[in-house]
Amino acid sequence: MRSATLFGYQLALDAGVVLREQRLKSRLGMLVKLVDDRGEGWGEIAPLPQFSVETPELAQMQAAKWLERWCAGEQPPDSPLPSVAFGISCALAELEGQLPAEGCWQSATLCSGDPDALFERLQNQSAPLAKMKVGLYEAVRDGMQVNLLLEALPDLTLRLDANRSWTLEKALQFARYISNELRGRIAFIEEPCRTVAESMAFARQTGIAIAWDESLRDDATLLSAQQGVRAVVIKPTLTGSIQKVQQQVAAAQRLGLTPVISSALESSLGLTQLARLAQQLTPGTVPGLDTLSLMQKQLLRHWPGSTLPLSGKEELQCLWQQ
Ligand SMILES: O=C(O)CCC(=O)C1=CC=C[C@@H](O)[C@@H]1C(=O)O
Ligand SMILES: [Mg+2]
Repeated sequence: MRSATLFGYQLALDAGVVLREQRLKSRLGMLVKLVDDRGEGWGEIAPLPQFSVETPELAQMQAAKWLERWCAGEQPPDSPLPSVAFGISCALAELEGQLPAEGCWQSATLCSGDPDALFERLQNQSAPLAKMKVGLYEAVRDGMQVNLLLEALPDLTLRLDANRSWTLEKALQFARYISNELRGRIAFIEEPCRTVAESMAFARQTGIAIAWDESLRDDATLLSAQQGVRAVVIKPTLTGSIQKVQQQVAAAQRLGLTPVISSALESSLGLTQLARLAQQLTPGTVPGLDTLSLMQKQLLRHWPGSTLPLSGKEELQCLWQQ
């Protein structure tokens, strides 16, 4: 006998979470629970505003349709909506015992605001790796800050993310403030420029490696070996089923690119599953999952070492059940 439930959740976010131009005050998402004679499996379906193509309403409708067919004994195909396909594939993988229990709990330390706060967190790490947003303020200021941080912490490696905010000229201005000998410690900068061509020109002209994030989802043919491109950021909630993620990871590895599994601001339930997936698919690469600290609570599952309070099923609203 199969049964399934779709729950809704709402989690408050820190005041400083800005996605593209929009401030996001809370994260809305869904959790799915599948039950059969093997036990239960959970997954998270949480389209990210401004990044996901699907609306939460459409995701809910499609998820309920998929669940109805599954409860009737069918094996429905993956939903074409990435967040729905991802969440359901996680729940199925848990049911089938295919997601390892152990996760990669290490993450690139995320800094979206105050570099002094980042400095303090990194000082105590042995081989610090951080991810810093750039492009929100003046390019010159970003360049000076990155240079300063790399100088102050000689073991630090940085991942940067400009979310396509610069013209080539601005991006070059940023790079001018970074000493040549420090550039190698920038593992990559995600999406420096407004266009793919400008980003590639930036990599060629500065010797700073770049990574695709949103561009890869716009155009899958970008998954190819190109000069200056080092990594691809894979956000499963925006990509699709575990199987699709697995295919992208394998394709990137064949091309010598580093696939980095990354968060789309999931709750701790989804984040712990992403850490388990990273452990399975990209062992040896630190994932980009340090987003739990943007929330005030964990949901159902505990991220090892997090001191945020854990909320239980009382936080969930039942949206659909069979
Ligand atoms: O990649 C990481 O280390 C953390 C996740 C992260 O930076 C992002 C998640 C979701 C939306 C964006 O604001 C941002 C990104 O653009 O990569
Ligand atoms: Mg990015």
